[in-house]
Amino acid sequence: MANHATSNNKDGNAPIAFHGVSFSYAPDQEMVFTDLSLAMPRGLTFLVGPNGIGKTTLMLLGAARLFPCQGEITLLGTSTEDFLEAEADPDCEERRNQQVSFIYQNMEFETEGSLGELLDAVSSNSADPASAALHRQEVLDATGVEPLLGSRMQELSKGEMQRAIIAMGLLYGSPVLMMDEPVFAVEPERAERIFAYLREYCAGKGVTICASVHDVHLARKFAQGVVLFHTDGVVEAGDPQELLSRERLEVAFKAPWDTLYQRQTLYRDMLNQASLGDADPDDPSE
Ligand SMILES: Nc1ncnc2c1ncn2[C@@H]1O[C@H](COP(=O)(O)OP(=O)(O)OP(=O)(O)O)[C@@H](O)[C@H]1O
Repeated sequence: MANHATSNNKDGNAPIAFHGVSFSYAPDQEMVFTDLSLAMPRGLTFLVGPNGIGKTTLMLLGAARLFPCQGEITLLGTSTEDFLEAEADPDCEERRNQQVSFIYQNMEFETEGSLGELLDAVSSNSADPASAALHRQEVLDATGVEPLLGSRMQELSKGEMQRAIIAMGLLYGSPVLMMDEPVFAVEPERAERIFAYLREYCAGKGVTICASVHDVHLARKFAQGVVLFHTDGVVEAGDPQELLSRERLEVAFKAPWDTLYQRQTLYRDMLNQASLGDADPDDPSE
């Protein structure tokens, strides 16, 4: 798939910038991006686009979990090449994580400890422990995990787990945070509360959060910036009001408006099925 960014993607001070980036997962595989140049907007940015178009890959590249085959990515002004050794070198990994955290769609924890203990450990390893202590209560309130602090991670439902992981990410306190479908199993009112807080958190702390979502309603309500992926390979970054207009979304998805909403619901159900098997998709008491 050849992706070519459009001209509104330039910002010399962008928190993350892609400069002529090409990437494929293996030499014999199709390119996910070809010569992509893009400036990630500041604040809470939603990545919106069809399935399999490259949203996760873009976040993994920006978070120095993957590296370009060609071109360069700058993260807070520094090339992600500085973190090439992160997988092999724990110091390098920690330096990278203190710059950028990544919340995966499915994360597993082997610890026998409680969520409360885990959050304490995350806060004390934080890039900024004083700030983590200051924000702890509001993070617990926004994510609604306070009643779960005594639970072991294995005991949490998928929706509870997603809320717990968001709390961890916020308490760890990296200046850039990538979230891959962070609320697909979370009940809608709680998901809105979380995004309202993430928006405030970004504005208050000057943090950049990128989240891939299939829920255009959430993006329209909370996004401060948008990266819109078109079916034909164009990737454009910019203002939510412009990029999330009905007309622009219909062009990007090559689909009429009504079917976009049906697709979102189907995709959310599919993610839940894939991650839960037969388990309850979320705690109904949320
Ligand atoms: N680990 C991998 N190895 C090989 N190909 C991959 C890998 N991960 C993703 N891909 C391919 O890269 C392309 C982009 O995938 P990506 O997961 O980034 O899309 P996405 O927009 O996040 O999709 P979705 O909305 O379904 O989560 C797809 O063609 C996918 O099949």
